[in-house]
Amino acid sequence: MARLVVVSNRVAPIDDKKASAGGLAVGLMGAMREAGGIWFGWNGQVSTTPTPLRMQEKNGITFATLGLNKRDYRQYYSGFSNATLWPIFHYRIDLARFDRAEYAGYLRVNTMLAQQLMSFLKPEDTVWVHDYHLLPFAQACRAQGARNRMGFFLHIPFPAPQVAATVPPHRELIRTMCSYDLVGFQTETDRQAFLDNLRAMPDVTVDGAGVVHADGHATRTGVYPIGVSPDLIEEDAIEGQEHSRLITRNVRGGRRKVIISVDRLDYSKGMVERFCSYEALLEANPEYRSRVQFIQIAPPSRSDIGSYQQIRKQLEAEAGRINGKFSDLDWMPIRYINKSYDRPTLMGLFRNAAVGYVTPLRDGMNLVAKEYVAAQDPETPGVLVLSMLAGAARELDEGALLVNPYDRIGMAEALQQALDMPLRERQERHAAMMRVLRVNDIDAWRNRFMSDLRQQ
Ligand SMILES: O=P(O)(O)OC[C@H]1O[C@H](O[C@H]2O[C@H](CO)[C@@H](O)[C@H](O)[C@H]2O)[C@H](O)[C@@H](O)[C@@H]1O
Ligand SMILES: O=c1ccn([C@@H]2O[C@H](COP(=O)(O)OP(=O)(O)O)[C@@H](O)[C@H]2O)c(=O)[nH]1
Repeated sequence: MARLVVVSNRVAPIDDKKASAGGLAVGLMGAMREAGGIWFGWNGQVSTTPTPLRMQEKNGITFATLGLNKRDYRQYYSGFSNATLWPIFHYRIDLARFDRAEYAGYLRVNTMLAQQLMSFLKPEDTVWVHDYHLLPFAQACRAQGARNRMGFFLHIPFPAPQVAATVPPHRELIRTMCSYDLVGFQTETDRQAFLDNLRAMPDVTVDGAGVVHADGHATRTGVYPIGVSPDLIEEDAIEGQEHSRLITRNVRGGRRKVIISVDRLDYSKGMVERFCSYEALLEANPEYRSRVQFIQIAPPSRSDIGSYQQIRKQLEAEAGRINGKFSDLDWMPIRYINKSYDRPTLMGLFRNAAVGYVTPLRDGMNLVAKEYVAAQDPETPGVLVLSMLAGAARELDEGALLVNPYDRIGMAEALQQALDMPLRERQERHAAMMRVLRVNDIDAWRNRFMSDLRQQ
């Protein structure tokens, strides 16, 4: 039987109840829990000396991980991946920088990771590579003789050609993706943007089915929105509910309704605009003051990059300003928390919250939106207020209140609608979203991608 070898920069902590604070790790852990296989990638450690590949088994998954040295971490992870590709792929050209040495480091680490993979790869293994850190990974493996079936899934948006063009080596980089047999995206918009980029290249053709032909090789493309495991989330939510109640001391139906947001501390998540929309709600509706509690959990992320340090300062200032403006002796409008929580605590918090407030400026998918819905009690569900610019909006549009994350007043109005929504409407909206979450769950995501990849 062919083994499944998953490759991603971030590998989940081996203890799957631990906080991951990143959707890729959470999603892949869910996908691999059922299927098993080998999960190869960075162990999250930065070391001064080279760390050898380490294999560890847990629950049918073999974790094959290694550390990065300081230069690789700086150039490949903090540099080209997260200070060039991440902002540009999220349409934040203003926050991007390009540095040739970092790009060289990115290519070097891809080659190094490919070498490491080749040390244990068998010819019949199927390889599934994830995300923007590894765009040229298949080409690096092919150069070292790999003939395996190789698929790639992009977790973040793919930029339109005019935006992609702001990455100086965009042509060569996007061209390297033609070494994969299948390339998958979260949404059709992302897939079309990828194909539009390739259509502009002279030595590449794209046929009517979205198959890319280059150098005698065919690369298929598809849309595979990542999902969650509704049953496991419900279990965690029930387990964590009491604990979460104690933390917030806000029982549903009690004095204060909770509005909850959970995001890595990232400028793409739209937290400043979100804080200001909450301010607009309190400004326009004094009767809500002290009757609602907004909790923003925002574990720090990629803290050595300047744009992340800036957004952190900005959020501290905004939270302080808004709290100063509206706080009373027994009420502080925003609880702004910079730490991560384990999954039962988080899912319990979701279950206790009247509103899930998820308003990224742009997001590949946003699993928090799906988790919030799956964590609700179907009898008394809360309401999801969701950015129309998150990938999740494509699937949850029937039940969520969709907002434009740049429209503060519109967001405040949606919050008000959510807080006042009658029970029957909440139940109907929740049921509509649950139907989608059950069909497009994490197993469906993995099975559809793997079956397309193996079929070729
Ligand atoms: O690994 P980090 O640098 O700490 O960042 C965490 C992850 O962030 C991004 O997650 C994306 O994947 C999610 C699941 O598909 C999706 O819901 C979300 O919209 C994306 O932003 C990133 O793409 C991952 O590589 C990171 O591991
Ligand atoms: O304290 C935290 C904060 C977040 N998460 C998880 O991290 C993931 C975030 O994924 P999402 O797709 O929303 O965004 P990303 O961070 O990947 O861009 C979700 O599964 C969250 O439940 C967590 O386990 N603990």
